[in-house]
Amino acid sequence: MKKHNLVSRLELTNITKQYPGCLANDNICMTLMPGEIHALLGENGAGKSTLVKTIYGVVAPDKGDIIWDGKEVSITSPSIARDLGIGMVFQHFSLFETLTVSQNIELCLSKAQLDKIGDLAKRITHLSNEYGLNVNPTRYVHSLSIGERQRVEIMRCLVQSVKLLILDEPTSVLTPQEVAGLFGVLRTLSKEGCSILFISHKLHEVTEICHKATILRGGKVVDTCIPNSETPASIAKMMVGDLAEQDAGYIKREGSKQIFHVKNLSLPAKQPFGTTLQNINLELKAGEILGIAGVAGNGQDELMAIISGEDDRNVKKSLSLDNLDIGHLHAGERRKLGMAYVPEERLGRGAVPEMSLMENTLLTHSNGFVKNGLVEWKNIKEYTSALIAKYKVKCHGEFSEAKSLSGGNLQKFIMGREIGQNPKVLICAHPTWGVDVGAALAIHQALLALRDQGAAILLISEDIDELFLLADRMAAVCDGHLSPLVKTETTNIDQIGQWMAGTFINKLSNHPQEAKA
Ligand SMILES: Nc1ncnc2c1ncn2[C@@H]1O[C@H](COP(=O)(O)OP(=O)(O)OP(=O)(O)O)[C@@H](O)[C@H]1O
Repeated sequence: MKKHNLVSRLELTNITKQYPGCLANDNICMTLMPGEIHALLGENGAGKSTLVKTIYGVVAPDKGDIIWDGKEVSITSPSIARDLGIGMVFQHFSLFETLTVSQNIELCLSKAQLDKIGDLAKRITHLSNEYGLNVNPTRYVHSLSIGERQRVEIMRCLVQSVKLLILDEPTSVLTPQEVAGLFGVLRTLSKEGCSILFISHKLHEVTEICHKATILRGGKVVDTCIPNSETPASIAKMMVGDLAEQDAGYIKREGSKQIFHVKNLSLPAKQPFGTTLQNINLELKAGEILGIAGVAGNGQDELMAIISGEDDRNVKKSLSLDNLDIGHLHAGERRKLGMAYVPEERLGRGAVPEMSLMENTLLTHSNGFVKNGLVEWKNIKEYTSALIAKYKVKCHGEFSEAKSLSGGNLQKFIMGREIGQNPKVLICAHPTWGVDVGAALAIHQALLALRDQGAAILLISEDIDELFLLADRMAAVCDGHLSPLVKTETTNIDQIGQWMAGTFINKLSNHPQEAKA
């Protein structure tokens, strides 16, 4: 990082935000210098999102000052933040699929900004070349990969001459190759004096790229550090205190009998920009974890929806559980036979936002809690309360609405709820997405224990490190095709990264038998 001048880019003093029953930010003080890449770390519910939303003008703090380039400012809306030169890339992108890159970027610019820029497409091409972003202004967003979409979001900030770029878990959706590309862009921006504030739970990335880190716990700053003089383990300790154990080299298993089959599954996309599944074949064994890597949008959602029954098209001959065709059964009937699911989208599909945690527990427990037509609320309450304690879900109790939980805490709740049903087959997408290191360890161990009891687990994830850690066998999806399935010990990140980019597809059409396990 170059020392540009001594005036800080951003200084926060005593930022405080109280939600009903929860002090999300408690007198937070923090300084960012020009060109500094700064990580904001902390366990789930520590207050990171609340703080960045305050900086971006989405959340109004109850107390505290924001000093920007040496002057006190009041950021009461994102447009004020953008005018100051603050850009934010959220975890969920906000692009219109039916518009081009250029049209999407135009939508967030004021008339004055557009007049100043002149030819927007030319400006995008210029910036794209300058930063190696490889963004084509004429492409339609629906034709872009997730990594490309993220670069459009970054471009959207760059055309507005960003001085502080905030990124919320930017690498969770990228292939390893795309992560390397993103880090290159961030380093260039930093050299030019742009400050970067980076929320992440991937500590090895923090030690690789960040100049400084601030660690939050319970809404307070508990530590700061220079990440490249630390290790992921020492940073984890600052975040969650002593970790009893560390995730490392779990035993791989072979699995026993084949319990769940997907056979010759081809299915046209249901949504206009969805993915068509192309002759998917896989066999899942009891007592194994099968990991499927892939960049979001390559058929994972469609595969999950058809397996769970959420997509109710009849695929009778293509899905079987314990040699019983289940492709024509509805979701509830499949659950009764011993299937459980954790979808990618927590709010809306994994849990009903306005319902309490107890009600959300009842929704997926098809085999219990209802006797003679009556709901057994007392039992549900006890069960939910035990689940909250076991997975250390931070909330105000069983009656909390799902939407009031932080992302990581809701994820812990949903994982715990599904694992707790002791399913025969668990299909889960992104089991630890947005979950802090301590909770991720607990979830990993619960998944392994479930496997060791004989359950078959299909793990769909963009977190390639996690797949290598947990999966006994692995494959990747790209454009609706499934790559060959291989034992995890016989492959490596490079090969899976290439499969995620689709290098196996031509070979597959020449040699269809390679698709089989
Ligand atoms: N609108 C809200 N109403 C009530 N409580 C809220 C609201 N938004 C956040 N909270 C609470 O504030 C605390 C901090 O939440 P925040 O989302 O900032 O945490 P976080 O560090 O970003 O967590 P995660 O890593 O899980 O995303 C949490 O306990 C959360 O439940």
